[in-house]
Amino acid sequence: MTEGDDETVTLKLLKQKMHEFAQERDWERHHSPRNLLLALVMEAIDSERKRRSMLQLDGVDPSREDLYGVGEVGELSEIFQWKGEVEKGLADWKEEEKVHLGEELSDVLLYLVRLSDICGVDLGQAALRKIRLNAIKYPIPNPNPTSNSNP
Ligand SMILES: Nc1ccn([C@H]2C[C@H](O)[C@@H](COP(=O)(O)OP(=O)(O)OP(=O)(O)O)O2)c(=O)n1
Repeated sequence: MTEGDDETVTLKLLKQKMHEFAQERDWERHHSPRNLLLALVMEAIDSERKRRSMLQLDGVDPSREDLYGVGEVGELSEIFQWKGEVEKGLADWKEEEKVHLGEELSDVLLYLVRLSDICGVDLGQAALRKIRLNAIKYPIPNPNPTSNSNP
């Protein structure tokens, strides 16, 4: 049995695991609001590109199909559009801006939860599995690089 199979995967657990993942790699400095939003936008665009090429393979004209998922990510991006650099914690944002951000983040999350449900995918387990794959793809760097040259 792999880690996570026997436990309920909560948002809190995923948050902790992603926090550890970033900390262990000294990636906290890369995980700014702007960088994470751009990573999400790129992921959405890439998924849409792959989905459209699948449609084409099936003989469906992708131009007749609605954009899928990208719309919600677009609404999320609009909140950040003219803000310039945004500090972690959003200390200088108005309360209503933070509430609005929470709503748009929730739209992305809730569509993912619903989509995975109707597709029969256990999203919690899939996310834990992906975090494990990410850790293999991006190993923790050796703190003493010279020791690598002498195995
Ligand atoms: N600076 C980074 C880079 C990656 N990740 C994590 C979050 C995502 O779950 C995953 C994304 O990694 P990739 O950008 O390498 O994307 P994929 O794993 O999907 O690879 P590909 O896009 O080639 O399918 O790794 C992260 O937290 N911070």
